[in-house]
Amino acid sequence: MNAAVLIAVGAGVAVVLWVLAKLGRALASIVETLAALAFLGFAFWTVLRSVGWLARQIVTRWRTCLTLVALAAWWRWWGWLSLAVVVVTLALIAVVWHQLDVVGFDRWCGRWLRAWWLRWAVYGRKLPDWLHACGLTVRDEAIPVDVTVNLVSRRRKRQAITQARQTSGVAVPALVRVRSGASWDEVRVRLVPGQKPEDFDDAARALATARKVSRVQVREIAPDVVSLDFMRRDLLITPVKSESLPGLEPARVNLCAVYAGTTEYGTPWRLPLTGAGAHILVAGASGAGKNSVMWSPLVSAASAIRSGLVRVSGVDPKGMELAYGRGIFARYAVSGKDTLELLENLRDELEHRKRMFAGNTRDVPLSQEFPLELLEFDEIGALTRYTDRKTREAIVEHVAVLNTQGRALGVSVRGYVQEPTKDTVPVRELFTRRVCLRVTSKTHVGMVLGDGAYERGAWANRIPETMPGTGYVWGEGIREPLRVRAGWVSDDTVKALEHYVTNGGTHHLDHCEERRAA
Ligand SMILES: Nc1ncnc2c1ncn2[C@@H]1O[C@H](COP(=O)(O)OP(=O)(O)OP(=O)(O)O)[C@@H](O)[C@H]1O
Repeated sequence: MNAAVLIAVGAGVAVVLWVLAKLGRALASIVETLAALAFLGFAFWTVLRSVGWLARQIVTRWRTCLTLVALAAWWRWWGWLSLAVVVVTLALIAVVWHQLDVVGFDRWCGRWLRAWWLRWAVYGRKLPDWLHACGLTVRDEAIPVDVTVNLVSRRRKRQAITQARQTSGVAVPALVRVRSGASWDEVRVRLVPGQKPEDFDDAARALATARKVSRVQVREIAPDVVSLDFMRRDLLITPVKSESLPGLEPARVNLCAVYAGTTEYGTPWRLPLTGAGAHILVAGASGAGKNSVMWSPLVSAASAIRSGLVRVSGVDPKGMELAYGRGIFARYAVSGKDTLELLENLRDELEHRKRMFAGNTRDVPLSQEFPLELLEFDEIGALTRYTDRKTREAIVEHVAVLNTQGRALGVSVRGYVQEPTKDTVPVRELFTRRVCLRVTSKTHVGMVLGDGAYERGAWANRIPETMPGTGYVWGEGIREPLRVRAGWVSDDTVKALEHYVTNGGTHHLDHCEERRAA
């Protein structure tokens, strides 16, 4: 009996072992097949991704790819020695060129090399992280987040996180183009759905901090492309020269765009003295350099003033600044009473021109008989706020009429004020173009340049006291706040200008030079 049971159990165990062996073999071949399939799939996927990456590089970085192909071809056909000799020779030429003519080198070669390098080393690598940190990415909540972080090393972990961001439903604006100028980098990015250019305006300061620069300008290039301009170097840090006085022969002056100074891009800053945008309000704290915004265009227009094509009137409540070049001003007033008289005089001229030209022309043609009447109103707040009520109201009314009707009739008003509140300058809105120099408070920026100016980069309250004449312009014809610095006009130049426009052209500077020489 026992033997029979033992035989039965033994047979059962044998069967079970046989079945297990069969199963094991079957499972092993299944696992083998799966592993082979997984390996093949992984290899195929890697090849596909590599081809995709290569195609992307060829399209987006075609210059680099072409250079690499050219270098490889050279190496292949002519050997590494000739390649090394050519590269070293080119590098030496670049160094010598840079030493001899830094401007020419930068224009023709340096800026391309710098843009290429910055794209690879800075913007291509870091911009996605900056944009993400500044809240300029869009998360699509509908796409499941699948984050895999590899903790083997910091570098690997960083790569894993970046990869996770791309695959986890966070859309990052794409880098479109990098250009580099002498002082600015222009980095264009394509917005992703859900973003608007204003989002970048709001993040401008954060972006500046991320790039470790003092200023970022956001410009709208297309509905879905913005340019982030990073200022690497401040071109306005040193005083800007005003134009020199012309010779005795009458020189042509474009009164619609006279030189006033330099923009932050290193281009000339031009202001209209007539036509659209000629009524200018310049606001700035004491010592901000308002007078250079006044004198610099006058120096540029000297020839037109001298020939009688421009007639300048001056209101000088302090009795100091304009008095220094008193002879330049055909009409001049210091007190409230004198100012009223001067403004009435200009109103009469305005009415006279209306009678003369109404129905014949839409714009008065400027001539010696009907010159451009240019009113320089220094410290406009002193007379529109701090005089007696009757005088104040009359002055405000006259300025408002000149501002609203003057453009077509050849009358332009340029006002200067320390405190740009509505109480001080009730006609503030009637000035078609405004310049905000250094002001003491952030709220003043909006008062001068309009709502949103500060947010869009007009940081006039942060202009240092060591940079008088520097400010921002925005409004009519200027899409983004533009930082400018007026040309510096010395006392000698004011005197020379006065002499030039009053005595038939004798150049006072000669006299100054003689004096200096003595
Ligand atoms: N564009 C400029 N570049 C360099 N220095 C300047 C410039 N403009 C003005 N300055 C210097 O800054 C100082 C103040 O200039 P300015 O008198 O024009 O200031 P302001 O705004 O008119 O002040 P206030 O309202 O008190 O008269 C002056 O000493 C002048 O030399």
